[in-house]
Amino acid sequence: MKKAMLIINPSSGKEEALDYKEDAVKILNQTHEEVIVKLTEKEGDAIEFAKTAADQQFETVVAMGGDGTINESINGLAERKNSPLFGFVPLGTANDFARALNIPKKPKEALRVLETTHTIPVDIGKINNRYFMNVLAVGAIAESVYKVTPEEKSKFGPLAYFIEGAKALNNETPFDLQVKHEGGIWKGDAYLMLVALTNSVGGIESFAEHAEVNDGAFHVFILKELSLPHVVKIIPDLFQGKLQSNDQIEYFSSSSVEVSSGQNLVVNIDGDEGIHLPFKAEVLHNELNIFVPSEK
Ligand SMILES: Nc1ncnc2c1ncn2[C@@H]1O[C@H](COP(=O)(O)OP(=O)(O)OP(=O)(O)O)[C@@H](O)[C@H]1O
Repeated sequence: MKKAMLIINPSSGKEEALDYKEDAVKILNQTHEEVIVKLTEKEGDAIEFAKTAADQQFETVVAMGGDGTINESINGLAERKNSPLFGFVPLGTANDFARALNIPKKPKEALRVLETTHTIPVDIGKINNRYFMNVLAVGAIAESVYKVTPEEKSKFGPLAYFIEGAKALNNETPFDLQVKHEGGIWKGDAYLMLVALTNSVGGIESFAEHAEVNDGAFHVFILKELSLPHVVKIIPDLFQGKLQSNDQIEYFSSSSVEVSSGQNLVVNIDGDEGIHLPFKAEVLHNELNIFVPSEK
């Protein structure tokens, strides 16, 4: 018997997630005999729900929520035997993973993707014993995302992150960084390091324009310079998908990285506060099968 689990974070997406529950159940009932609905109440719930679904050999897990809920669901599904298929309805602010997979931003349209039963294998990142689907970030600009309030997110959308990031640029000093990757070791002073799995970072799809969701690679960007004329040049490059060739950016791709610094730094994992450096991260190639629109 095919079973599906629907994990909903009722607090996500301006608290309207539950409005889509009935439609989601109806759609999943077309292809599954049983649909179980689980509502999250706090951090960690979605991980446990997804783990249970994997243990009980559910065919499908669908998450409705922001990137936090999707990240947790993935943490419950990655590296499990016969992981269920994974689908999601993005209800957050940046929704980078949805952008990368071409999943519509409108919840009703995103739900229709689940009708098609069309899935593709997608890479997942592993950092120590945690999993991520979007990005690792190190530096004060990355830390500024914790300061964005839910009110700012509702008012400004992804721009809220830009505003806090720009504030963090003031008085920013570089940190020493060492990154071991497939092509060698990069050592130097940096203001920001991003390890992206997909093309979309901070709501900007042109960030790592050439990145594919299953190319088996991390796309590493290190910001080496931060004076005003340099920043001014970076912005158009960012929006034109040319960041990797900007002089102030060190770019390389690698299926694993080992990152350390002489300073006490914390890595941001998919927008949430993560672990202290040093860390190792690797790509789990084609780790999960995810529902996407048929044309992608
Ligand atoms: N019922 C709940 N009430 C409040 N917080 C919850 C509840 N269930 C889960 N959470 C927590 O809310 C966090 C953020 O949720 P999520 O990312 O899904 O939505 P969001 O904040 O609207 O999205 P975004 O961060 O993209 O704006 C989750 O990681 C989880 O820790």
